[in-house]
Amino acid sequence: MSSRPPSISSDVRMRGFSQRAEVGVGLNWIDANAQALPGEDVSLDDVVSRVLSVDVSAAIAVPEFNRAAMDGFALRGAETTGAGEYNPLEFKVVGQSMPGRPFEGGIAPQSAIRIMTGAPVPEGVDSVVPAEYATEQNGMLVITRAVAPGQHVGHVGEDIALGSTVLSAGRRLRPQDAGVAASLGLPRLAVVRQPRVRLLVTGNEVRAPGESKKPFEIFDANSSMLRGLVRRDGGIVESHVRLGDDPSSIREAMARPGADVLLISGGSSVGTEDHAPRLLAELGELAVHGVAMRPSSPAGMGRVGETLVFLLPGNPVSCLCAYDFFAGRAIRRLGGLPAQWPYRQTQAVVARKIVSQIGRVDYVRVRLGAEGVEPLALSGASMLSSTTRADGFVVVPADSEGHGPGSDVTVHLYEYV
Ligand SMILES: Nc1nc2c(c(=O)[nH]1)N[C@H]1C(S)=C(S)[C@@H](COP(=O)(O)OP(=O)(O)OC[C@H]3O[C@@H](n4cnc5c(N)ncnc54)[C@H](O)[C@@H]3O)O[C@H]1N2
Ligand code: MOO
Repeated sequence: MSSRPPSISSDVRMRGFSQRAEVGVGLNWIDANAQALPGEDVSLDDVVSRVLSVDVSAAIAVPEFNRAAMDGFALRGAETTGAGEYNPLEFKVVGQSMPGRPFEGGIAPQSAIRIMTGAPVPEGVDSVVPAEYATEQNGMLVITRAVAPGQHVGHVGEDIALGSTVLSAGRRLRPQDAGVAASLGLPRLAVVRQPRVRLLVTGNEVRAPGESKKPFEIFDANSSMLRGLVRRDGGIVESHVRLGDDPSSIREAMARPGADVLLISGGSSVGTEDHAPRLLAELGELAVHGVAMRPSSPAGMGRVGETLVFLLPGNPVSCLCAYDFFAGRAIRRLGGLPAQWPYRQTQAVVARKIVSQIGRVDYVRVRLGAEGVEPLALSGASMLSSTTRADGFVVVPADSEGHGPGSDVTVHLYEYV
């Protein structure tokens, strides 16, 4: 615990914000303070969606041996020249090669071996005549089609060359990436550690859904939403508590080690029970408190030791917006993911004016109708259904008064890329 007294700016209770930081100040603070976490070795069975922390190069070639690409007979392609329906050619069958059980021995001229797809093609022969053009009887093979040398044979390293870089650091691993690593014989991969995120949900009035509540209490909308957002951004919920508005419980939960990121829902503003900003200033650093944006103007951020802390306003839309602008970016960066929003974007024409105020960034929930983009009429920061009725949102920059009908805007769809 720091002995530093709270500065004037850290205790805004019942005083209000004298000034608010620009959104860019918050984003810059995050970019300076959230770097990719170190790597950890993870079983191949669990690497999909994780971010690779070092390049993977091939210590073996795939395939490691020339292998048949068809079921049939391996022979010398040059000896099949001229074979056809009206010119069947004969070979002596001297053995067979099966997957994992190669033919061992010499193969004299005019000889062939029976071979199955994936089986090693022995020394001396170089092509495979597919079974469709071959008949075997009493140890003799008759073929009715010529094959060029090398035909129907998969060659050493044609899938993955020895020593080549197969997957690069920073890649979010796909199921087929795990398969490729497995084909190189790698049981584990080094991936960026997932940020551990602690959710502290404040508010004496807040009850878990399913619990009984008194008439003036409310159900907790932010917890489930934040859990989903954290998972979307590659974080792990380290712990999650609803702890009312008692400052000593909040302080204890903030000071406990074990999390890379702390998300504190509620108590971010200037009310008498809004303790989080002051506690953050006391325990560590309150870097930003109050942002020139709407909603989420009481949002804040800072750190306690190595833990990055985000103050998310209690109003659910503000909570979502502050998470998306700030906390989500930090979690994605810590986890090695791209910083930008994972929302699909589309360009569209404004049908009804989107109003904003110069000097603040506006997060405007919109619908995409047949006529174009329309801001939602009912869209207060406490109305979370505005974000489920909306198709997406438009961000109006601080230097703009909004967008008139007919102008082109970028809509961030509430749909993940
Ligand atoms: N005098 C001022 N008052 C307020 C200001 C201001 O600048 N001056 N800012 C307003 C804005 S904007 C917001 S947003 C809120 C944010 O306040 P807090 O972060 O302190 O949040 P609370 O007071 O705890 O809660 C606000 C609101 O949200 C409800 N809530 C809280 N937690 C949850 C939850 N988990 N699930 C659903 N709803 C929740 C809570 O009951 C309140 O109704 O401050 C304004 N005031
Ligand atoms: O921004 Mo508050 O963030 O409007 O409800």
